[in-house]
Amino acid sequence: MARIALLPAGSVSHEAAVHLLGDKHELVHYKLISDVFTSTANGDTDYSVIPIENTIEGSVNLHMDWLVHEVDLPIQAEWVYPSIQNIVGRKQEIQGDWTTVKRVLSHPVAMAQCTQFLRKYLPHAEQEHVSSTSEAIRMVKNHSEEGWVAIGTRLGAATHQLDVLEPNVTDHDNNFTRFILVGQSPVTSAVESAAKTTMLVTLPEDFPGALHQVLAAFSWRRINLSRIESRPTKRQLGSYYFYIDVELSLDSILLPSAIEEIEALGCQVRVLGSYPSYSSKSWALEQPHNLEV
Ligand SMILES: O=C(O)C(=O)C[C@]1(C(=O)O)C=C[C@@H](O)C=C1
Repeated sequence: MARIALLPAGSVSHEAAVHLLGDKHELVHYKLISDVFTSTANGDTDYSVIPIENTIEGSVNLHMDWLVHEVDLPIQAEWVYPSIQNIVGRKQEIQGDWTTVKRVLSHPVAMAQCTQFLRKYLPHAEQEHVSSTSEAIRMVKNHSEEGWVAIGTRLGAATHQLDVLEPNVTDHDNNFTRFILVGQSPVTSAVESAAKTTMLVTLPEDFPGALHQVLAAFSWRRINLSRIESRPTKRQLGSYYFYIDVELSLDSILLPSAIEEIEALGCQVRVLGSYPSYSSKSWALEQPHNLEV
C-alpha cells in the first residue's frame, strides 16, 4: 500500500486519484499544492498527485514551476480526468435565486473554466480564489446565511453535506485535466498505456536558430512531440526553457540519440520523467485503472 499525497478530500485531484489508483492506497490530503509536493520530496509520502494541464485553462503554471524549480521528483505516470464543475451551496439559502449570491469561491483554474456561467448568472457576486475546489466548498460550509457558493465537484458537495445548486457549469463539455503522479519509484501496471517522456531544454545564449535545430533533432527522427511550451528560467528577463513532451520512452533507441544531438548543440537537457500515459482514448469513468504502485 502506497501513501499518496494530494489536495483535500472532494477535490478534482481526489476524484482523479481514485480513478487511477483505486481505493487500496492511503490518501494523505494537504491543503496546499506546495505541501503535497514537499511531503513526497521529504519521504513522508510515496507519490504526489499533481494537476498539470487543463483543456480550457492550459498549463497550471504554479504546479509546473514547483516540479521544475522546487523539487526533484520524477514523473511516474500521467492520466486524464474530466473536470466536471458545479455550483455548490445550500439550496435552502439560495432558493434558486442567483441574485442572493454575494460571493463565489474556487480554485483559480476551476473558476476560469466557468466564466460564461459566472458572467451570465453571477456578474454581481464577488470572486475569491482559494487553494482547491474542496477548500472552497469547506469555506462555504462554514459561512451559512452569507450568500456564499463554491465551484467544485459532486464529491466535494457530498463530503461537506452541501447541495449541487447547478450541475456542470463549465464553458465547454470537453473539459479535462491532465494529472501526473510524481515520486521516486516507477509504477508497474498491466493496464494498457502509451510511453511518454518529459524534458526541459535550455537553449544556449546567442545562438540564432537554436530552437529550430532542437526541433530538427526530433523531426528527422520522426519523433512526435505532444507539447512544447516555454517558461521563464527565473534567472533573468527574457531567459526561457522549453518544456517538451515526447511520445516515446527514454528506453527507445531514437530518443537518447536525439538528446545527445541537442546537447551537442550546447543545450542543457533535464529529463523530468519517462512514464506510462493512460490516455483519454481509453478513458471511461466506469473503468477505473486501479494501477498498482
Ligand atoms: O481544486 C481542485 O479540485 C484541484 O484538484 C485543483 C485543480 C487544478 O489545480 O487545476 C484541478 C483540476 C481542476 O481543473 C481545477 C483545479
